[in-house]
Amino acid sequence: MFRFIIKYTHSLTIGKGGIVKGKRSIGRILKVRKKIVDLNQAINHILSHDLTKIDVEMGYKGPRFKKGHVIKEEDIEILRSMGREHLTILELEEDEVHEDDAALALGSAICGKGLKLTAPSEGRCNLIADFRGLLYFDPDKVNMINSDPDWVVVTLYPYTMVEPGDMVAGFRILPLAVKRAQLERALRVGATFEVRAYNPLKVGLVTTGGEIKSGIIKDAFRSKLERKVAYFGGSLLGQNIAGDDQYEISEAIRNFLNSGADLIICTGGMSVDADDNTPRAIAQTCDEVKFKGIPVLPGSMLMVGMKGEKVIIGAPACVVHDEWTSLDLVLPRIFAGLIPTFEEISRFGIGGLCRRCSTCSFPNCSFGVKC
Ligand SMILES: Nc1nc2c(c(=O)[nH]1)N[C@H]1C(S)=C(S)[C@@H](COP(=O)(O)OP(=O)(O)OC[C@H]3O[C@@H](n4cnc5c(N)ncnc54)[C@H](O)[C@@H]3O)O[C@H]1N2
Ligand code: MOO
Repeated sequence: MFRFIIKYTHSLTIGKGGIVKGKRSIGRILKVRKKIVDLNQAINHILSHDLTKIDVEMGYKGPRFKKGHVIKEEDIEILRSMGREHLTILELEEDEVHEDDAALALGSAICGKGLKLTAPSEGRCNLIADFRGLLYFDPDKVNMINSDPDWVVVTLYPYTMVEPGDMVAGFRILPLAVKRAQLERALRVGATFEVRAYNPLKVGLVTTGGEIKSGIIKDAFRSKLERKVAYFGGSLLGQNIAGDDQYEISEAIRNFLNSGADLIICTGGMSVDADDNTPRAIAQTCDEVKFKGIPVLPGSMLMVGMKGEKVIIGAPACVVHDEWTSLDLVLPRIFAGLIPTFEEISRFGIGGLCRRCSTCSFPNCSFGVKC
């Protein structure tokens, strides 16, 4: 028995190889071959549709076997108890791959470090995070895979902070079978998803500001940064309360570099006042300023510099006032060893505006989502 199904019927003409060409979208013609077989000969064949079971006593109604299920020996008795003597099965050609096998092949190819692949069901597999970390993949490669209308790869944004057990991607093969050559094309794209674990960085805190040093204002940064650093598995080496003097600040940074800090966070003195000397002190101490100023609000005065492999951050005072700022968009990357470049952060503006919702749900909101 042959049946033709046309997907995405905006199509106008049917081209070579069963490809439907049209103005708006391209679909593939699926040639679904169905055959009725005796139950005794059904093993290893593929069900063409869901088989419903109704159990009045148990009050159950639902699919007992799903479309696409490959009949196994142990299924035969169950099918007989459901009153089945014949089954409508699907026939695959040599060059075709069943949806579940195709999902598994695609899943195995894209599942990298820090992720688990779920078993296929109804042509769908998921990638699940194994540990806390940063989701990492190349979006262009995912778009390339999705340019074939026969499957969908659907993901969280790159650089999403994930927890163990979080689903980070789901993908589904849309027809019951795809061509082997077509699947191999997708596998060759070489897309890999990973969760990058956070490194347990040792952090030195340089608190600037004459008013903090003299005690007029009580420091509020330490407890906040301690909490943020602990989330990534980092630890605070210590705090140095420097004044406003550029040389005193760079001396404090150098002392932390010499005592083994991987990351130094300087706070305050980042804007335009006469005694805002922190950026100069950082620039004087580091080898390379990655950026000074970032298109994110709040936190536009953030600065990142490098001394060898070590990172020096200048955090503006708004970080002590607002719970979530530019610092929270760059810290995950720094802890994951993915130091943001100027080119990357210059694209943070779109999505870099905090909405200041009355009930905050960061990071599950638009703030920093595409950053
Ligand atoms: N004319 C302009 N004014 C401001 C600009 C600008 O571009 N042009 N930028 C604004 C931005 S953005 C920020 S953020 C703020 C603050 O920047 P600073 O990092 O220079 O902050 P400070 O002047 O050092 O301090 C401001 C405020 O916060 C208190 N503070 C500082 N450190 C601590 C601490 N450890 N614990 C508690 N409180 C602290 C400090 O006492 C001040 O009250 O500048 C805008 N202005
Ligand atoms: O733009 Mo500032 O560094 O308030 O947030």
